[in-house]
Amino acid sequence: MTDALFPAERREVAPGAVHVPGWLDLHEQKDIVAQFMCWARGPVPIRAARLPGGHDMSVRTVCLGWHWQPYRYTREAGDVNGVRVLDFPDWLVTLGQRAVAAAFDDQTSAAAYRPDAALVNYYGDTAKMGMHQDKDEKSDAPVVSLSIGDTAKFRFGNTADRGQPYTDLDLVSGDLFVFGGPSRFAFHGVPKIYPGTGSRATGLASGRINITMRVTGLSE
Ligand SMILES: O=C(O)CCC(=O)C(=O)O
Ligand SMILES: [Fe+2]
Repeated sequence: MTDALFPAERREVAPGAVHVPGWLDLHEQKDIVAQFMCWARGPVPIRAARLPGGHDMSVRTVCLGWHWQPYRYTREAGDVNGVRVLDFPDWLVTLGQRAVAAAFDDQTSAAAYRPDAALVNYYGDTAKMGMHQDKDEKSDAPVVSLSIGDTAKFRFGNTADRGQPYTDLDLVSGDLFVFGGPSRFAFHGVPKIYPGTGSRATGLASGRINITMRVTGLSE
């Protein structure tokens, strides 16, 4: 049970990788869903990124701050419409700092955290994401992940390869997951979404939103 009297338990899944269930309240989730609807429209509309092999990802992504395409960051979305992506909003920097503070119980690293890129992913019922590392950033600052909508099966592994050891956990609407330190470059993925498990009270009728905030370490 997660409410003010019974705050969510943090769980360290691997060194530097922390799951905080129920971290976003319903009001925050609703705000993010409303923002997502705007971001998805543009100026760079949400799209499935094309992998170098020619396949499109099953997840659709819209970016803030820097545009990501496999496997680099640019300010303009050359693979979509050539337009510059939206700025990374100040409120999301603040939320990222609060997330780092909540995950690591460390106000100093939280205050120093300055995410400048967000990948905002939308998963339909059958979307998934294969095991990968987030390694296009030139910084080892933590990645902050927020989930809203349908529950996802999330697989968090090791830094050596896609295989064992890994931990499977459910990311439920409102959950926070932060990975930094020795787990910053760990392989992870989303093998499955559980359709229909999200509450419509968030404003999301179906599917799942996941936001990952990153520090690119890039300058203009
Ligand atoms: O959807 C998730 O929980 C993870 C997303 C992810 O790993 C990514 O965008 O790089
Ligand atoms: Fe990732």
